[in-house]
Amino acid sequence: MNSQSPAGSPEALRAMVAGTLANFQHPTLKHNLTALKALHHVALLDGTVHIELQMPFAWNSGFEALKAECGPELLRLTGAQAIDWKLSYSIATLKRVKNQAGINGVKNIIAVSSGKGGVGKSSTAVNLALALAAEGAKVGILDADIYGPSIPTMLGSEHERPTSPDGTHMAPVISHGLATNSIGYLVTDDNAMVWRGPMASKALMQLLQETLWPDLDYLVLDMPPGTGDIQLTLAQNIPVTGALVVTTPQDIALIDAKKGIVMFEKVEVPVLGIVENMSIHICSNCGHHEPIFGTGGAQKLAESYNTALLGQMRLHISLREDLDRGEPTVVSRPDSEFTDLYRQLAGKVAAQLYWQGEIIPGEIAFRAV
Ligand SMILES: Nc1ncnc2c1ncn2[C@@H]1O[C@H](COP(=O)(O)OP(=O)(O)OP(=O)(O)O)[C@@H](O)[C@H]1O
Repeated sequence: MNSQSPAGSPEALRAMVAGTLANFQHPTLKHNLTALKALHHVALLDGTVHIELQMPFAWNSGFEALKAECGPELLRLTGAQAIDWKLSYSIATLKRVKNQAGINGVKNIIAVSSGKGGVGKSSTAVNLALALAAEGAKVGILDADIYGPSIPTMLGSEHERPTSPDGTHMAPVISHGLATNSIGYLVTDDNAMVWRGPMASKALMQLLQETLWPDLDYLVLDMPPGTGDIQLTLAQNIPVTGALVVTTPQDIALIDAKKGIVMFEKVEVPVLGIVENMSIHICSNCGHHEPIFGTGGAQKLAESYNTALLGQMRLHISLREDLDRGEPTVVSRPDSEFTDLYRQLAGKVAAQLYWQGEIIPGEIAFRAV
């Protein structure tokens, strides 16, 4: 500790840093960082303040914002020449619907659903999963869209197959850093189409339970579109932590999104919020912004169901092209404004899951192999 420092004792330094962190505001923080007990370690050594934060949800973007906003003030207050920032994670495992036991290796399951087909649910699920990983989490994605498994194509892994190290379980396909499994790896599209409801639900439960998921903070579940029996069965039987409803701003999609929210409420799955996809079209020639499917509907829907509008994703040709060639925008254009929006969405989803949920203390996920 530098005795010349205005920070004085280690306690005074800690109080100084904690006070500054307490004033930091961010869309992901319902309570401030000090209340969250995020300040893990503070020390002043040879003119450098070492600050380590530990967060219970994925927060890389929030951390960058914190450094930019609070760094100069902390240098001034402490009289240090530099700050050595560190962020570590102890991602919380949160209570699942009906207190169900978890899936081996998986802390939290986030269901991505839509009341209606074709609104961009899978596109959102894939980019969200990659954005959660970019935000610092270990992430997997399970393609539960039995009638149109598109995740393998979107991740560029459609020619891969899960292997089975023990003849019973499946090792997931790893693609762009995500652990993934899909009915699309196992059957041809034609076979999947003729599956009846109970068979489809059973196959999905098996896919979820018999995959050797590595340790994951979040498993994104790309649900089949709609609010029928299969969706209801899945929502009831999968130990989901929270659900997202993807919609477009069109009235017809919003009506179905409403049904999605009601379905989750019925089976007591917490709805984390709504994602509005294709909210504004951006012309690839002139950059003109146009709300071709209307505006304001998702916001109103969120308000009337007392939930959050977590993000508004643009409609742009490059998003579709990136998915078609198996290189989703979040990985192929990490510095684009689209990626920025997905990362903001991921940050809010991770935070909402945490603030809305109840921590299961010290749960150890045993791996049964
Ligand atoms: N924001 C967007 N901008 C441009 N294209 C998009 C966007 N969102 C989705 N798409 C494209 O729209 C098509 C449908 O998207 P996607 O497959 O994600 O929808 P879905 O709701 O999952 O459909 P399904 O109901 O069949 O599961 C895809 O070709 C996708 O690339």
